[in-house]
Amino acid sequence: MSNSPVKVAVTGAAGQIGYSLLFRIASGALLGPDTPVQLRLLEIEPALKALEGVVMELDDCAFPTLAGVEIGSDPNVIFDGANLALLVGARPRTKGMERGDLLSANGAIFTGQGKALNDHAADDIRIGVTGNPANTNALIAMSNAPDIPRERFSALTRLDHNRAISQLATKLGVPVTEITKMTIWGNHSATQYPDLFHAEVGGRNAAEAVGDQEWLENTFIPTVAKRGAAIIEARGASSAASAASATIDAARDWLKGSAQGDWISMAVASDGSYDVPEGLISSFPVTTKNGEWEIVQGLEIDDFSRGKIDASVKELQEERDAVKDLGLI
Ligand SMILES: NC(=O)C1=CN([C@@H]2O[C@H](COP(=O)(O)OP(=O)(O)OC[C@H]3O[C@@H](n4cnc5c(N)ncnc54)[C@H](O)[C@@H]3O)[C@@H](O)[C@H]2O)C=CC1
Ligand SMILES: O=C([O-])CC(=O)C(=O)O
Repeated sequence: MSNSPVKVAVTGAAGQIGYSLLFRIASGALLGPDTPVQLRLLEIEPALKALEGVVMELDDCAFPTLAGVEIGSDPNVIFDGANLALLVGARPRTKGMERGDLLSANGAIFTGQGKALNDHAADDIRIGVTGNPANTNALIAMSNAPDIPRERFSALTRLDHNRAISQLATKLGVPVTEITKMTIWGNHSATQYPDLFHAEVGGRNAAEAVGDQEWLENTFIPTVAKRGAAIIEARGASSAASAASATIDAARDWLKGSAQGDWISMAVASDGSYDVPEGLISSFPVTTKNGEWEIVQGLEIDDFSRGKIDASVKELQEERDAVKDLGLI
């Protein structure tokens, strides 16, 4: 391990997701066993004491890949020199709330953090937003960081992607490794569209392998789209370990590349592909290589899929208009 440490900033580090995420990053799950990591952890002032406890636990793990931890409440300090920023810190929703309800509560966090990233992060910064409403928070951060190329921002729909793979694998009684080319389109919300028409199971079209449009429409799509709410209902708190795991999957694939012959779902700034208005942070099928992503082109979109994608994109436009009205972008 001779390389210099990669600086990974994590916000909301004393929260539920942070408690799972930090230990996995520190153990090498994100960048591998040969890359040392320096963690730079941002929290609000009242949570710094709890965060000190988490750092004590990180120390106690004696992870060979952990090359240091810095904590603080000033994003200008914590984002200094960061190569990767995972923006998790935001209030989670509770029973009965939709993600849109979080717009005003959480949106303001991302203006300040966008500016701080703009002014202090390393030139190769990549920014992944997990905190909800993730797509629009990423849009806010991106809009407040004019010097950072737009391609460096993404929002997390990998958890939805993983949920869709798991549901499909269970339905067909196959291992998750058989499933490729899953796509989540649109918003990380109940309007998202998990698409089985381009997914494959052992190389065969997934919708055909299922052969049950009723299940696809009335069980699969709502189960995936409303899984977050189901977890809140069951656990009494929003998903955390699975969200941390998906945050790692997304960042790892972004930096290290998606698997040959497969693609992943990432919410990224639209270039107008698939008639998603330019600049909206919407989820697409993408391939990744060396920290760059590319939207998979040329997929045929039938009327059913078009309607679902349009509905989710409409919600994203409404969220964008709402944060514009709040003066956040
Ligand atoms: N995109 C996705 O797939 C998922 C997103 N989420 C979202 O992730 C976010 C975090 O969830 P949890 O860890 O469960 O919440 P949590 O409430 O346990 O932790 C959030 C932490 O963020 C901190 N925080 C608040 N404002 C901050 C700021 N300005 N700077 C830095 N830290 C700040 C809080 O002090 C708290 O420690 C929520 O918005 C939740 O809805 C959760 C699951 C999946
Ligand atoms: O549903 C929530 O509020 C948390 C979340 O984003 C998810 O689990 O997908």
